[in-house]
Amino acid sequence: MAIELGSNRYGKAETRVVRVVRDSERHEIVDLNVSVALAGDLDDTHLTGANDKVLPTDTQKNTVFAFARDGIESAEEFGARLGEHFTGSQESIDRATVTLQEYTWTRHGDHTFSRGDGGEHKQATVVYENGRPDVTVGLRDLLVLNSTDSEFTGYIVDEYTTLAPATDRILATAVTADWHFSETDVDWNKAYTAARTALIEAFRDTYSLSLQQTLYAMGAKVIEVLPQVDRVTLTLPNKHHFLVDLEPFELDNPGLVFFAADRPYGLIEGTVERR
Ligand SMILES: O=c1[nH]c(=O)c2[nH]c(=O)[nH]c2[nH]1
Repeated sequence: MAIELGSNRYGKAETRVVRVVRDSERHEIVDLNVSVALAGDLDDTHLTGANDKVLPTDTQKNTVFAFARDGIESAEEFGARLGEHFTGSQESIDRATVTLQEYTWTRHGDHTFSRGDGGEHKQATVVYENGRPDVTVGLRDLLVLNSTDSEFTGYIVDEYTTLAPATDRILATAVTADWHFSETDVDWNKAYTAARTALIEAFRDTYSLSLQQTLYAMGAKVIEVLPQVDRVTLTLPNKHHFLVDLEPFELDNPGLVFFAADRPYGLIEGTVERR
């Protein structure tokens, strides 16, 4: 039988590392979930079981903690440093993909913080190969809602269409966005704040004729404000809010009471690119 090994990678997923900065009474915390995936000359471990080219995932996890001791300037910088280390120190490793989810804690004092579980977070992905990092940064689960300035009309009507045109609806979504950097000479923390602000401001300032149109406006604004970004990929679930029919109760409903539906939902996806 003709069978061969296809693409493969391996690594330690989801190392949870919290770094405290305690240079003064006012502490800072960086809270990361770091996943490492290594690829390279790794056929033997799959085909013969020889592990001489395998850096254990346990070692990868230890490296994450050891590198955190030096400080974490940003998720992007930390990912690049780890990627450079794994590819630079091991002959068998050509490519390291480091994915870092970063959770934000709200300050309540010099050393007191709170964080809601789950919810919005940053995600940076650093692919280190050929001696340089390729960096994509994004966010997950940024919930935004406009209570007006959204329409959806003029669509195809066929024999299965029941949707009524909406000239004033709620537009809500949970933003997944990833923006790719064409260079790495970047102030990462500043760039993240600028991109997040751009997404929210474009959502706010676009009078929406569709979520597709809003998606384009959001991606375009990130490209406008960050000269080092060459493409933005967005995934926007349309979190439908249906106007409730209150007529059975002899009540009108001029855009006041909505049913926030859970599923199914429209899913609008697209990439906006710098030409
Ligand atoms: O913004 C929207 N885009 C669609 O493609 C669509 N389809 C739908 O039923 N509602 C909406 N809303």
